[in-house]
This record gives sequence, structure tokens and C-alpha cells, in this order.
Amino acid sequence: MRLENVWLRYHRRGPWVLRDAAIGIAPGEAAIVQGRNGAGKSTLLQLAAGVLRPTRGRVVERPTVVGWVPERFPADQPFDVHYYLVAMGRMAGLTPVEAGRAVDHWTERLGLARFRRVRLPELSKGTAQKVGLAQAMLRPPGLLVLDEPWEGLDASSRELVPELIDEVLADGGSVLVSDHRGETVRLPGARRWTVAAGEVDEVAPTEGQAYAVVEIAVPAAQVAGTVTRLRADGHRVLGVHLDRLGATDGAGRETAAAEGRPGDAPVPDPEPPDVAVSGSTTASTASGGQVAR
Ligand SMILES: Nc1ncnc2c1ncn2[C@@H]1O[C@H](COP(=O)(O)OP(=O)(O)OP(=O)(O)O)[C@@H](O)[C@H]1O
Repeated sequence: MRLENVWLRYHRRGPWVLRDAAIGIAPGEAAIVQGRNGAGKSTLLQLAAGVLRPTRGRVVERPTVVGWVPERFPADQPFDVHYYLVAMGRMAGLTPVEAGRAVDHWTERLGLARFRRVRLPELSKGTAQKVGLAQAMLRPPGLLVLDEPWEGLDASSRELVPELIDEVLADGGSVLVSDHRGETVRLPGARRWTVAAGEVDEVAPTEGQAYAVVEIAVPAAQVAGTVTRLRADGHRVLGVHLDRLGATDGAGRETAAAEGRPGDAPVPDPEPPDVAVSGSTTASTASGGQVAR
């Protein structure tokens, strides 16, 4: 998806909000849109999503299926969550059966199952925001556009956003996300665009921002297969060690940082670890070795 010399103003004689924006994003890429309040981030996202049309210029190669989550979910509608989402799935081109399945999947996944029969105006802001996320994911989007997606979400739900983003990227989709709260540190691989004084620019990536180290735990018997799969997916495996102290519980959840603890013993790696990446940041997840993407 690319903006080609896009200009936008809301009224005929109004000020230009965006001037000559020329920027694009490829399949499998994410970009974070940053800028001060009122700079034009939402405007840029709406142009990308096709919600707004450029006053001048054009947007090309927009994927057929676009998921757009506005900053505020429009909850002032007389429907319950299930009815609303099924209707949105139908509007997105799903058959009744597909829409029903997709709604069941996403309401379950986003913790909305118990709100199925609750009417939209009665939802809290965070729950309404999750309905917006579910709506955007009903058909796997080729482009997912998220305007301040963390707004209103409680701490336990915030992790959902990077999870969904990763899934869209893994399926070859693109993601645009605006964020003024600094939550996008959770997306270390994303490109960064800034909007200021009507201009959209890309911030050049600095060395070391391009990688993150993800610590994961797998049953010891599955190490070889996991390492092989991670390498096949293009990840670098930096090391493998045995967790003798039980720092992870049975469900694979981590209860302490694992590396370098007394009692850890190296387990044979099917191949030697790849060269370590310098300047990387660390983060923990709940699934499988020590890898960098
Ligand atoms: N529907 C509209 N009609 C007229 N002006 C608008 C409209 N929507 C936005 N604007 C103006 O366009 C400019 C950019 O707004 P926009 O919402 O895109 O900024 P933003 O960077 O997303 O801000 P925020 O971080 O506060 O959401 C602002 O001056 C705003 O007042």
C-alpha cells in the first residue's frame, strides 16, 4: 500500500492537514505513526484505510481486506455484541456460517464471550475497543490499521494487540498503528513514521533497533524440532540451556528470568548457535529457546 503525493484538507478553504505525503508499506511490514496531538496521525491512518479520500494524489495497492480500528469505537448503536459482529462479518463478505464461526473465534479469543448479549452502549471503553479489534480481524486483513489501539485496554489485554499484529504480519499482511503513549516499544521491528507540520517522514532505523531477543521455554524433548523450525522461519537461535530449577511452570509460563542461573546446564544444540546480535533488547514470551528475530 502506498500514498502517492497525497494532500488532504477537510474543507475547501481549510488548512492542509497533510501535504504531498509519499510513503508506503510492504506486505509483512508494520509502521508506527507518531506525532503530537492534532498533527494528522488519524487522518493519515484513515487515508491508508480508505475511510478518507485524498483531496489530491492517490493511494495505490491497498489490499482488498482492510481492518480498521478507530481511536474510539462507535458504541452508540442499538445492537448487542454478537448481532453487531455477525452483521459486520456479513458486510465484510463472509457467508452467514463463516461470519458465525469468525465471531465465535474472535469473541472467545478476545475475552468477549460473556458480553455476547450485551448491547454496545453498555460496554466499558476497553471492552468496546476489543469489539472493534474483533471486527477488524473477522476476515484476515491484508492491511490492519489501528488508531491508538491501547487506549482504554486494561493491562492484561494490552498484550493482545502485539499478538494480533504479529499474526497479520505472519500472514503477509501490513500493519499501521498510531500511538502517543509509547506502547509501541512492544513492536521493536516496526518502521517509524512521523507526522509534523503536514509532512510525513520516515525515521531511519538505528542499529540495534532491528532485533529483539525473545526468551521462550519448550519441553526439553522438543528442543531440536523447535530450533530447526525457528531457523527455518529465519530466526537466529542464540543459545539453548536446560531449566533444572523449574523456573517455568508446567504451562510454560516463566516465573523468573532464566539465563545464567546457577544449575542451568547447556543442552546439545542441533547446530551451534548463530552469532549473537549486539545492541538487542530483551522480552519474555510464554512459548519456546532463546531466539532473535
Ligand atoms: N472531521 C474533521 N473536520 C475538520 N477538521 C478535522 C477533522 N478531523 C480532524 N481534523 C483536524 O485535522 C487535524 C489533524 O487531526 P488528526 O485527528 O488527524 O490528528 P492526530 O494526530 O490523530 O491527533 P490526536 O493525537 O489528538 O488524535 C487537526 O487539526 C484536527 O482538528
